[in-house]
Amino acid sequence: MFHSSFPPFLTIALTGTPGTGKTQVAKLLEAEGYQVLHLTEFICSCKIPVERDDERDCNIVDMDSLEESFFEYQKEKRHDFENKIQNMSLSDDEFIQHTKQPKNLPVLLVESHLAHCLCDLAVVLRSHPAVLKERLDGRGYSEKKVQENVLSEAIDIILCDCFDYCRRVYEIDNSSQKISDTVSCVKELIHALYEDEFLKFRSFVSQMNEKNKCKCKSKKQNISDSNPAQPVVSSGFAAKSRQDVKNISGQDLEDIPLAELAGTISVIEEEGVVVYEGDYDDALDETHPVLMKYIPGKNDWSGLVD
Ligand SMILES: Nc1ncnc2c1ncn2[C@@H]1O[C@H](COP(=O)(O)OP(=O)(O)OP(=O)(O)O)[C@@H](O)[C@H]1O
Repeated sequence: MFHSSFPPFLTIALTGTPGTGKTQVAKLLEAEGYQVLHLTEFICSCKIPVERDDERDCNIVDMDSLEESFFEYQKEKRHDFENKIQNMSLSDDEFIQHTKQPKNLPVLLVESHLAHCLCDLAVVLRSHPAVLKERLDGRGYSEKKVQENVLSEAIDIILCDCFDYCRRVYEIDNSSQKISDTVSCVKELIHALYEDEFLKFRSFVSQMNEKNKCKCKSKKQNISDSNPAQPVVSSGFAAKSRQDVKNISGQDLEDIPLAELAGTISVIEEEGVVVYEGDYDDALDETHPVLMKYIPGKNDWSGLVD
């Protein structure tokens, strides 16, 4: 299924070793109006198959089944968002301003130590092993379970996993922070990240428009020069469908597949994940995942674009 969607809707993993604070932080963000998915609750409500591992005192989730349900959910959320903004006519600056309100931020924050397997952006909460041990001891876990988690935190298991799944990875060390500080950090980070992805996407869309002007012209030779084909995505974020293209260009482009209309670049929903395909001059390509230690107010976001 082809799906040109602009502005972007992001899913960001809030991940980390058990005890690093994902649930508490996510709940506080949710109370402020951010969109949060608690994956453990989702697994129960969707009846995702889970096997019990008694020896390790944990549950093993059927990841294929989880992915399928999650991608459906993600798709619904994205469509809700698209419906909401469909009739808004905002400039880029006005749109960014609009997203400053937590409920308007087009981000779904997915909270779980498995979340990074489902998202391509990740915020990893980190805690010093000694701090983590204290928190987990307080939960009444067995010594073996506490040790396993503390060791996993000490050797960066989740962080390393994030590099396998995500294109951008951010760490927040909350060992000596108050929980309210961690919440502020995550907020600052996800807004900045959204803005950065938006601008990146905007430049990608401009490139796409340039290419589409040529592509549409050569495809529809019967379109007269006095009424040339218009860009698929106009300034602002008007065109999301073939009908939109028709409205903008006044041309009936019904016989051109949307994938081709989108020109040499297609934004494809593939198993729920948005992927960017085609000859787009590496506009959205990042060859290596980016890891940043997040320092509130100190990060230079311009460095993230290249
Ligand atoms: N700066 C902080 N950030 C986050 N949590 C903190 C912080 N300081 C103390 N905590 C406490 O650490 C505990 C973390 O527990 P929480 O259930 O949120 O972790 P979790 O990562 O969601 O674990 P699990 O994966 O087992 O659900 C909470 O009791 C929280 O109040």
